Amino acid sequence: MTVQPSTANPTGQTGPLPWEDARAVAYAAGVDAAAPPVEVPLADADGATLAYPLLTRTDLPAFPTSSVDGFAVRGPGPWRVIGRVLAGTLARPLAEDGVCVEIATGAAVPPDTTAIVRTEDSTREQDGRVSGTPRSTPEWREPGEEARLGEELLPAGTAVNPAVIGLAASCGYDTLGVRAAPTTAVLVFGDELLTSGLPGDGRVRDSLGPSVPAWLRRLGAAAGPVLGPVEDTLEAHVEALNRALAGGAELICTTGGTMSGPVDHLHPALAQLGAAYLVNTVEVRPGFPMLLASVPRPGGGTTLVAGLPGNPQSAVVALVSLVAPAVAGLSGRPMPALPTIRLSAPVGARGGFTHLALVDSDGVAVSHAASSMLRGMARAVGFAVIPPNSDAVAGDEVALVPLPLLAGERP
Ligand SMILES: Nc1nc2c(c(=O)[nH]1)N[C@H]1C(S)=C(S)[C@@H](COP(=O)(O)OP(=O)(O)OC[C@H]3O[C@@H](n4cnc5c(N)ncnc54)[C@H](O)[C@@H]3O)O[C@H]1N2
Ligand code: MOO
Repeated sequence: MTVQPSTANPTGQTGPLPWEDARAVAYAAGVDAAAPPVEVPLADADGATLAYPLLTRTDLPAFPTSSVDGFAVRGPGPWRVIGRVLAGTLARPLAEDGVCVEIATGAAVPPDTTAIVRTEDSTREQDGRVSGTPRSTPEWREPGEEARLGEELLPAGTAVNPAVIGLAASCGYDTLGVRAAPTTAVLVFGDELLTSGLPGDGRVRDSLGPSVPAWLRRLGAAAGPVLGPVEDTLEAHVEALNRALAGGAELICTTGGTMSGPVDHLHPALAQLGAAYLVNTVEVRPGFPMLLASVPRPGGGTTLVAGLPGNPQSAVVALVSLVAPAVAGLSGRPMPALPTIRLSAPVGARGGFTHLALVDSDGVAVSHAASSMLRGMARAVGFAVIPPNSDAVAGDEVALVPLPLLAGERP
């Protein structure tokens, strides 16, 4: 890791990091702070991450397996039926030519079988013997056809989804060594925030407390408690951070208070807790005041604190810019790769800053996308990455930071 954090000390402000460097620092911080792997029952591994490569523990299939219902025969027909082998049982070898056993799909093929004749391709002779013609391709699966003993099926860092759970079960795993989804807490700062009712009279609804945990889940973290709105005093900020630390959260997301206004207490609170900055502002618009710090956790370990700016869209920019890579690192997953999108309308640069511009699926910047607004985001697929000092024009293919939406949620 060649990228250096912005500063090692919350009291010593240094300059903002370029956006790509900030992502890299956040990922490396997650890797460094990752909890050790745990062994969990297979069915509980959904959403976790493989801590080790998934290796086969037998040949797959583990025994020659009939792929049809029919008759396992030996030699030329017709064949005398000497028994039946069902899935889950073992059959004795076929001792001589001219004999067969009835066989079910999934049953172990008896040793010395020369062919399997499907039920629908077979007839019964008057004397009870079976005749028929086997098809030209074998009707059973050979051991190792799917995978050989000891073969690597998936690398460490793979997200455990239902397909992975099913595959591990078919390999004979009872438990999996995984990195669990990182635990989180959300602290909402701001005396102006309402948690119910209509905005007005100088008060706005807290739009981040209810939505940040849902974003965190979609980024692969385990959503924890939401504390707040926390009173706009330094003591209340320190107390709330201490509470989240004591709760064991591996990642704390705070919202608001990242600037230096009269009631912006995040920086002094971090200083009081002995935090070390990893990222302290980023050359990106919106979202410039975002930060990432590490704080020692009582009882051991390191908690990462992501300071999301208070403007609601800027908070989401910080989630996809810093929190997504940090969660990937904490989980043992690779750095999230960025797909690209072809713009079908121009998007202006934001001076020397990287511009993360909300775009729809056609590659058009959405309207109502000021940093204080969420209306545009609800119609967007993600943020087009417009590099510093270079306007993008229609037809340009640019990196896209997708909003972490589930299948079916993409507008
Ligand atoms: N003098 C300067 N002032 C500001 C600058 C600057 O460069 N110089 N940058 C602006 C930018 S950019 C942002 S982003 C904000 C970030 O400020 P804070 O993180 O300190 O956020 P607050 O001041 O607490 O709130 C800003 C804004 O967002 C609203 N807010 C806060 N929390 C929530 C919430 N949970 N739900 C809905 N809305 C929320 C808050 O009411 C304010 O309107 O600073 C600029 N200022
Ligand atoms: O960076 Mo601010 O987040 O432009 O609103």
